[in-house]
Amino acid sequence: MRITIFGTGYVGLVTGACLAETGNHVVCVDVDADRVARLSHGEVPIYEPGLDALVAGNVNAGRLSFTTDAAAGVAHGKLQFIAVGTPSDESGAADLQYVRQVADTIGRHMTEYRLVITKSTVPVGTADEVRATIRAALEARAVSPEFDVASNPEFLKEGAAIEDFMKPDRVVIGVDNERAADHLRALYAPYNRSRDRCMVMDIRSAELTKYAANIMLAAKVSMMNELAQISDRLGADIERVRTAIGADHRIGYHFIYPGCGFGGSCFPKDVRALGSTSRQHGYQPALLDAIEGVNTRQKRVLFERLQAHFGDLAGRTIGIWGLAFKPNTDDMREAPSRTLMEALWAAGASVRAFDPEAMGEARRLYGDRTDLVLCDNALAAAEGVDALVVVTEWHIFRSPDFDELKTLMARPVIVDGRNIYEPEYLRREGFTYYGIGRAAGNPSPV
Ligand SMILES: NC(=O)C1=CN([C@@H]2O[C@H](COP(=O)(O)OP(=O)(O)OC[C@H]3O[C@@H](n4cnc5c(N)ncnc54)[C@H](O)[C@@H]3O)[C@@H](O)[C@H]2O)C=CC1
Ligand SMILES: O=C(O)[C@H]1O[C@H](OP(=O)(O)OP(=O)(O)OC[C@H]2O[C@@H](n3ccc(=O)[nH]c3=O)[C@H](O)[C@@H]2O)[C@H](O)[C@@H](O)[C@@H]1O
Repeated sequence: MRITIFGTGYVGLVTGACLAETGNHVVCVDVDADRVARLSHGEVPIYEPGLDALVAGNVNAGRLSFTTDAAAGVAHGKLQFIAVGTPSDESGAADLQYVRQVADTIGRHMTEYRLVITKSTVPVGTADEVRATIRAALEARAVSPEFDVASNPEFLKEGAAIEDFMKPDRVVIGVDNERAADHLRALYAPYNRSRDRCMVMDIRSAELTKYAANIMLAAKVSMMNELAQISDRLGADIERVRTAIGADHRIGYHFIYPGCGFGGSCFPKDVRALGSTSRQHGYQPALLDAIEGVNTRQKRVLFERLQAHFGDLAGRTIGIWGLAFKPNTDDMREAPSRTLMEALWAAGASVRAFDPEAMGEARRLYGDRTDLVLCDNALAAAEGVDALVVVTEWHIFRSPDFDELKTLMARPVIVDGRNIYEPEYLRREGFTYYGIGRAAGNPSPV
């Protein structure tokens, strides 16, 4: 099939490369000329395992190309995907300006049938707006080619995006007629060989399904973080609690890892956006507000732990392992590391930091700060520090040489924001250890 994708971010690029891999001819359109130039030379501007090879292979095979020429993009694909960003606006609602721009562009250039598919995460009712925007642009040109609008939200996770796209748990297809459903069923057939994963439904339900999935997952994480806070105050170990409750199949082991708060480009903004939609429709979303409130507080837990340990943090140097919002990505959007570093700087402390993939992004965000040293490796980030904080649970941080670490650090204090170490072991090795919700393993719970 001929496919056009607007937006070459995490979702647009992965979608484009994966669709090209199954034989489709894909043109990706972006307004960012620099990004398009880099991609056209086979340079992938984000870190996503396996994506470089997938993009390069399909570009070389002539099935995947990149352009800033929106008109050429509209001319190319019978299927037109919208995969642009939908960030929070200042009220917390999803900012739909980029989605509207693309809809208008399609309306201004289309000359024959197009199926316009929203893959971006958008509030319920956005498909109606996309349809109205296209129709207005067509009317302005006094032409009336047929078109359909569909919702096909994306559920991939950064760090496992290709696997998630190629072997989806489900493919949600929101349509209002059979023609649109048939196109999308055919497009996804190669990813459905073992069983039919397509769930065809009305457009509004599809749009809401995306938010519902992210909110359920964010709620699980916030629930565990709240239990961790309570565990700390009661002298229990949340890790024992986690493994025990996860054994109940109704709860399960996924997404019940307590930590230093969820980040990323989606959970925080989607919780806010559904809250905003609810309020616009006269419903006070108490639980959504609580998920956000718990997370905001949790993102300060590492700083508060350091403050409780040291009192005044002015003049202290803190080592940080992990800057990305989770492992296997270079994405620092709403990352807990940022909350921690900004609080430390405000308190007069300085930071030495290392992340296996996010150093470039950290340099872009904070490169001009004199109270941040971006280190070449994990041990360098521990040199001379008053405490070492694990913010992101990258594999390489799991089994360091603790003897060497103790020699390098000015003080043997470890704050484990992801509970990757055994408190008892570290204590025996001479460290002061703090985890999340692990008061049973903490020498001086706060
Ligand atoms: N990042 C993720 O893991 C996931 C994101 N989503 C959703 O997918 C959407 C996109 O997210 P990301 O890929 O992370 O965004 P992103 O911010 O990484 O990329 C968006 C891209 O769209 C481009 N763009 C903006 N206006 C444009 C226009 N008029 N024409 C063409 N390109 C334009 C930007 O230049 C940028 O390259 C969002 O709604 C997000 O909530 C859904 C599932 C997973
Ligand atoms: O809409 C989106 O963009 C995507 O959002 C999440 O994917 P992602 O943000 O890439 O990352 P997750 O693996 O879900 O992690 C989100 C955050 O929750 C935290 N988390 C996750 C799981 C857990 O048990 N504990 C925990 O603290 C992670 O550290 C991270 O900060 C969803 O998992 C995807 O299905 C969805 O498509």
